[in-house]
Amino acid sequence: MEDQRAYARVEDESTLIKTASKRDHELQPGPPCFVYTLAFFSALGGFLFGYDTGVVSGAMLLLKREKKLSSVWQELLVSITVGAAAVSALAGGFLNGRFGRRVCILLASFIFCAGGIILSVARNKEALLCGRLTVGLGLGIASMTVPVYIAEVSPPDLRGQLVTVNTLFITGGQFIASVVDGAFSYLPHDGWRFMLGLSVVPAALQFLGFLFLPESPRWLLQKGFTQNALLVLRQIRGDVDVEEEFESIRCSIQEEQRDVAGGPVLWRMLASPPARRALIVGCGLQMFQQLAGINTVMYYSATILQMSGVQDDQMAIWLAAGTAFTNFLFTLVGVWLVERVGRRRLTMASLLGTAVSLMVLAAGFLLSAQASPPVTFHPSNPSIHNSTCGNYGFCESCMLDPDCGFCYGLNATAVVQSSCVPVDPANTETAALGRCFNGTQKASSVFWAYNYCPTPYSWVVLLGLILYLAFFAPGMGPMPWTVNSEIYPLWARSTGNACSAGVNWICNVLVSLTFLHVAQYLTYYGAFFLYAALALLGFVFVSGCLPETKGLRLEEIESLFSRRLCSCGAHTDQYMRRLEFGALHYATSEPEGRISYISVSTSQKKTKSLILISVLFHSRKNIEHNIFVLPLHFEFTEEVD
Ligand SMILES: O[C@H]1[C@H](O)[C@@H](O)[C@H](O)[C@@H](O)[C@H]1O
Repeated sequence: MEDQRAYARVEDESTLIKTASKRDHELQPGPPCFVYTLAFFSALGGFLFGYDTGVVSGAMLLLKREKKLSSVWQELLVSITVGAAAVSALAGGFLNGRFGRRVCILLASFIFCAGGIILSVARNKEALLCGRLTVGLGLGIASMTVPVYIAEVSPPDLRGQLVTVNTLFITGGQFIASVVDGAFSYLPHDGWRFMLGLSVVPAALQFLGFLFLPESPRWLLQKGFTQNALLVLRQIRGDVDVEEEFESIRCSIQEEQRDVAGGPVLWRMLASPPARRALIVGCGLQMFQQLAGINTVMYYSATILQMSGVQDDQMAIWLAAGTAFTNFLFTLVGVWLVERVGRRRLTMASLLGTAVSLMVLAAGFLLSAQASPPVTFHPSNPSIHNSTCGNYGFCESCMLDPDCGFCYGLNATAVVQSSCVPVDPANTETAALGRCFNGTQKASSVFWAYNYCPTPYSWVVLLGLILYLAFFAPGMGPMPWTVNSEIYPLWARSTGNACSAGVNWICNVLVSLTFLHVAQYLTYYGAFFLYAALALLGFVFVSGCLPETKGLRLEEIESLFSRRLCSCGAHTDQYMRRLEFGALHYATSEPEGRISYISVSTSQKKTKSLILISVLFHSRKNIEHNIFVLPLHFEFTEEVD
């Protein structure tokens, strides 16, 4: 009903476009860099996403000491944010469709501010929980709205790059968080208040910025605010003529409003094959992003680095900042590559490289497990015999038990006098008793290893970690967000992004909550081999389902998933001369001249297979994968005049 009203408004107001055109000279076209300003202020949402998910590990180190948090509370404080983000991302679809992108970004930054303030003044763990929950609510809305907003305001040739910048801000936020963690970890008290509270600064900046920035022209047009939409589009595009773009958005909205039936959007998406296909691709990408284990690898990086011989905790925190920086640096490579090699190739190469790196990581863990030092010293303390720690014969099995750690001495290069002892539950950096207990005078040649074992193969693990980030960060890190922001038709964009962002957060929480259990059952190398297998599965999925969207207008991208025909490419004639059998009905063509979608009309039904063979044969070089990707991209229609 609302759609119909909006449609009527679009029709009524179509005359306004002409009036508005006449007033061209009255408009103050925005500077050409306006779209960069929009992208920057929106991507602050990405920065907050990265900061709030990244800062918690360092803050938790201090919190568990100062507030004597049990491991249940620690886990709760970390995962409540991700859980709340999953719920609010799903709810964000409705909010986006109803109130627009700008209002949602304002709302998210307001919530971030509130969350940051609650956290920085929290007096007890309940208040901390409330603050972390609030931050999560902001995270979910921001994570699904920002990419959509950037995609909708960007010109087609910059869209991929600008949406990818949002992920650059995510990884940048994670890096800054780790630096802040490092800096404030030296404070004797309340360092966590600064760590958690500092997010108020970018959140307030974004809120203030968005008070003055415009709504997405596509949303305005969809809601029937035609003139406003045109004004905003002109403002964003600066000197560029916007008539054609405006008309194509308007056309596409009118078609959609005519075609799409009523009912809840998700239901309509599931009932419409193209939207359903886009939803599967979008959610699948987000799922495989998380199943490839990025957050486990990032979280685990400190331990991986400890395995490489870094014993000092402070040093480990700084080296973890180095890992976050590497993630950021390689995301920058993604920003550079996305408009050059395209989304599809970038994602596929990234997944393949990620799978191989995960295998290197797993091999490193496997070699380390095989070279795992034995337990040679069994202390007589009775509390060891009351715990499970006394049962283990090797470091490998000892470290897989979350209640135990490995205490050892070093003689030249060999591990000597090693024991498996209970960990202090309140502080895993020390044993609960014995030589590795912090309270006793610790000999300089005695070391405490919690969660890892001393190994000569740590370099293989380190190599795997670096390779992993180098392959994951340019492709699988940003592309799921970028692709999701562009594959849905306007009517389904908010809901599609809400669902896929929800899937991302749900899989994020699932992978992080299950990692330790998976490692206990399958060992570390088993867990990383499992992630490698999932990344390979993701590769098969992407190669079969993801069409290239580079350089196309958002309205053209819809047709990659549908049999709706978009624009006739200039290459049609040339193509038809080769085809001979039927008439090429429509084709969408990419800017560099590749035909990416074809539809052939013929009355000779018998020749369909011949046409198909001919199309495949002649277009091997010309047609980029889509014909194979979604078989329905190839269609026959009855001959038209
Ligand atoms: O795209 C981002 C990015 O790769 C981050 O590093 C990761 O922590 C997020 O989960 C992911 O969604």
